[in-house]
Amino acid sequence: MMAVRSCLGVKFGVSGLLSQLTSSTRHHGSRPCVSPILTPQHRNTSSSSTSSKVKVDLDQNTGVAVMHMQSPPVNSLSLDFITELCISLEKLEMDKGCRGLIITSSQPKVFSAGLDILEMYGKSPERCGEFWKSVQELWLKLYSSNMVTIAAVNGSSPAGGCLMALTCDYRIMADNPAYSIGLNETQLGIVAPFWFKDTLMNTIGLRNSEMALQLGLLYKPQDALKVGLVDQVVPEDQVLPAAVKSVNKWLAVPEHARQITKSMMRKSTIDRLTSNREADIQNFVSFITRESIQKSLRGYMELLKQKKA
Ligand SMILES: CCCCCCCCCCCCC/C=C/C(=O)SCCNC(=O)CCNC(=O)[C@H](O)C(C)(C)COP(=O)(O)OP(=O)(O)OC[C@H]1O[C@@H](n2cnc3c(N)ncnc32)[C@H](O)[C@@H]1OP(=O)(O)O
Repeated sequence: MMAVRSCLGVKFGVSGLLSQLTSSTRHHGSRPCVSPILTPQHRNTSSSSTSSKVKVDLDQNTGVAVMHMQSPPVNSLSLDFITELCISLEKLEMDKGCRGLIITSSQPKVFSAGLDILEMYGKSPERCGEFWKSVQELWLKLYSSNMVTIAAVNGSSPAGGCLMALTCDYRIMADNPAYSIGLNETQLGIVAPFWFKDTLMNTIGLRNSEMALQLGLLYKPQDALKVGLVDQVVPEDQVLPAAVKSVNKWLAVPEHARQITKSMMRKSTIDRLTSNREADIQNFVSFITRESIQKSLRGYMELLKQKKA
């Protein structure tokens, strides 16, 4: 797993796509979903790949993959889980037959509980650094993806879970008031780094982000819809069908034009992190290993346990 982790790199970055486009007028990046050689009756119509925490079903007729997060109990983003997600994303990004991706959860009631708190508590600075690099990697892969990406948010999605959804092109959430979504970092006594903040601001604007981040707000689905944190709220059993409908709508747009537009919209946000990755890792490590922050995290974990009892 370590070797694979160190091999991970952002192959399909926005800057790469833009520089290709400025140096040529050909349709680079265009990814037709039907092979010119194989007729439909000769093609496999779907393929499935499963690692221990990520299951991907790719429909080769439509070019749409559904990625199911299945890391019990709550899809918290540990280093191992993030590594599996990055490997799956990289495979899909390189697969010319995949043009759209729906991300959802196989765990009941939770999309993702965000970063695994145990990865940030009582760990060595080296391990914290490795963990944070993987978080950066996952964000970069998702935010710079050439695929149409849809978050099918079928449960609660705090902090890093919300960030994952925010990296997608479109978010659909289950209409269940027991679920919530938002960047609640301040409630844990920690701070959402600048690229979390940028991703939120790009979605809901400056004023809403200021309130959401300072107060660590978690929004119920209908409130998330009002503020623009999600794009659609549907009955729980309709989340996946609605995501399929949406992905097809996005895929109907000429691919080349859509990809360039996405790149233009996201490039400056991505560049800010790519040009500051090492400093961002150092900031994270020195912040998270402070005794006062460790104390806050311990208190928060105790609160989570008490809530259960
Ligand atoms: C100068 C300074 C500059 C600043 C520099 C900044 C540097 C950067 C600073 C740091 C930035 C960090 C950014 C962090 C992002 C994050 O994502 S932090 C994680 C936040 N997550 C949460 O707050 C979610 C907490 N969990 C919940 O609210 C609930 O669990 C749930 C998701 C709503 C599900 O509820 P329910 O179904 O009732 O399950 P539970 O019983 O609560 O949980 C089941 C078990 O899972 C454990 N768990 C839950 N969440 C997490 C998690 N995130 N990590 C690890 N473990 C988790 C929970 O404790 C239960 O465990 P058991 O009791 O052992 O069963």
